[in-house]
Amino acid sequence: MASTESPNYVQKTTPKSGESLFYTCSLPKAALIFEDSSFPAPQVTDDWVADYCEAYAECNEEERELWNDLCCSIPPSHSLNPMIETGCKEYIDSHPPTSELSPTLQELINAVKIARCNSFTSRNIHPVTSRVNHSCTPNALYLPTPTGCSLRTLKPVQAGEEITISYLGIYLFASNGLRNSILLSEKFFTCQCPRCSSIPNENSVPCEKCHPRISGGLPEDVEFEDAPVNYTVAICPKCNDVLSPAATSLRQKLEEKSTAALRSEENDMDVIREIHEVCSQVLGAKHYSTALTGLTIVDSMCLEFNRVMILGQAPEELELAECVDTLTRIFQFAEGVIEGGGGMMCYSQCLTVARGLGCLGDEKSVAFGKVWAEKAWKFLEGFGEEGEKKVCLKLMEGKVEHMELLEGKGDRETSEKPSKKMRKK
Ligand SMILES: C[S@@+](CC[C@H](N)C(=O)[O-])C[C@H]1O[C@@H](n2cnc3c(N)ncnc32)[C@H](O)[C@@H]1O
Repeated sequence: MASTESPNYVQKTTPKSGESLFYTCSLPKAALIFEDSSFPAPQVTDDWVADYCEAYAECNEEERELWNDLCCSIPPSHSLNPMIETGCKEYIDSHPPTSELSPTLQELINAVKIARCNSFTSRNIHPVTSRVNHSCTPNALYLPTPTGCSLRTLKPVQAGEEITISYLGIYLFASNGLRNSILLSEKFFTCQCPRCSSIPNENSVPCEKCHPRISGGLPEDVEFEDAPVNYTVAICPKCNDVLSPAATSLRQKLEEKSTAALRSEENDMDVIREIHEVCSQVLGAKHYSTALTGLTIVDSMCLEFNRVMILGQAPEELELAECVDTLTRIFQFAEGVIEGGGGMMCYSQCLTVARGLGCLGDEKSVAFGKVWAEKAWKFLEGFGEEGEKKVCLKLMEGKVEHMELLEGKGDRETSEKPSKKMRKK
């Protein structure tokens, strides 16, 4: 049963999800569960098969044993397999064996398949963390460190609970359908967690009958969530109206379009802005398509604000106001999906907005900036890097000094567009 033990976790085999880690004691929020090492990190290039071959070839015997012991859930019929085999053959052809330690073709194929199922940020493999299963309501957070990674609790946990993290990056906030299509295509399993078997609300839309559209769109107060709204995917809980086939088809098309735009490498901001506008008019602010397209827009605005602030200037006031508006809705959406999710999803954007408002310099903006810093602090207090925390604390005191602020700029997880994040756990 247990093969690895420490004060905080124990490894057990479970019928539904194989090897799994469980808490052995109760822990408060943000407690360190364990620190883990990394196997040599492969280079991060598009040629990931060759990268993993290189990383495996560089491992010592003990590391290879740990690597080979990890699970491989790619089904034999999966379309990735021929590609992995070809890549490994190419690697062997360009790196002919030089000693007994040189890996064989079969060894490399196996190692790359395992890596595909177990790799973390920067494509590292961590021997203990690779035993942690995914949940769409995770209770732990994976944090990369210079030598490996650490796991911390996202909320208070009890002894006997399973340790779970999210493999989904920003798509943790997507619908049941999208989350599972990503997990299936990229991690080769269908999630068995409680959120996946409950009725989702993040892809629900305002009921057509309770909230009639005005010439195709929602009234502004519904679009922007000021009014109380009844949500439905199929049947409205209040008026029992059934979502019409036309509305269902429109919802699906918009979801598909927004997902394609978000996951496209091109990251065309004009297209994303257009889709975001339609999503917010038709699906409302509580739909994940509206929230994720909104986050991409906010991200690109924050990037620009940071550029301006590096030069010691304040961001353009109107643009900052637009960014604050969108970020407010995104934060509310994320909190509605997962408790504490606002900070997880967009703490670095909250920090940029706080800094931008502070830079405007007038009393009202500085005070508003403090409020945004406090939002970021709720997450950073437990999980932030020292530099980020220092900056955040200063902003909470209303202090804004351009150069000092730059020291702690740490756009970790959420500064990337969602498509890139998905390659991480
Ligand atoms: C990184 S490994 C986690 C440890 C793994 N259970 C093991 O036996 O070593 C990822 C694999 O665990 C399984 N898994 C993780 N989370 C799961 C979940 N929520 N539901 C079902 N299977 C899951 C899947 O087979 C997945 O490919």
